[in-house]
Amino acid sequence: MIALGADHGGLQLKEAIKKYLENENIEYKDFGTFDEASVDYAPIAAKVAHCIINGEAERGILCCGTGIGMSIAANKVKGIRASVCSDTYCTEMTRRHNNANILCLGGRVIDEAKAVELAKIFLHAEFEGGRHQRRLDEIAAIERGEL
Ligand SMILES: O=C(CO)[C@H](O)[C@H](O)[C@H](O)COP(=O)(O)O
Repeated sequence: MIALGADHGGLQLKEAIKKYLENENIEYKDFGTFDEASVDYAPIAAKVAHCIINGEAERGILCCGTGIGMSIAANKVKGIRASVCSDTYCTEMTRRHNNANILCLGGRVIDEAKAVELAKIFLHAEFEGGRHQRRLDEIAAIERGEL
C-alpha cells in the first residue's frame, strides 16, 4: 500500500499520482488535502510517515510547493528516509542507495507528467543493500544518539 499526502501546493501532483495508481491497480491511502484551500504540510507529513512506520504502508509520496517542507517534517519521524526529487536519476538513486521510503515532490517545481514519471520509478526501483546498508545503519545510529 502507498500512503499519499499533499498540501495545497502539491494537491494537483497528488491527484495525478492517484490516477496513475488507480490505473495500475496499486492500493493507496490518501491522507489529504482534498481541495485548494491553504493547509499546513507538517500534520499531513506526520500521518503519512506514521502510516509507514506502523507497517500499514510500504512507501509514501508527499507533495507540497517544493517538496522541501514535507521532507523536513517527514524526516523527523524515526525510520523515515524522505527525499525531495525532481529528476529521474535522483529518484532512482534514492531508492537504490538510500532505500528512501518517502518521495517528496514539488508542485511548483515539476509538472504532473514528471510527477507520475518519478512516482513510477520510486515505486519500482529496489534498494541495492551492501555498502549502502552500512550507511543507512549509520543514519539509524544518529537517530539513536550514538553518532
Ligand atoms: O514547505 C514548503 C516550502 O518548503 C512548501 O512548498 C509549502 O507548500 C509552501 O511553503 C506553501 O506556501 P504558501 O505560500 O503558504 O502557499
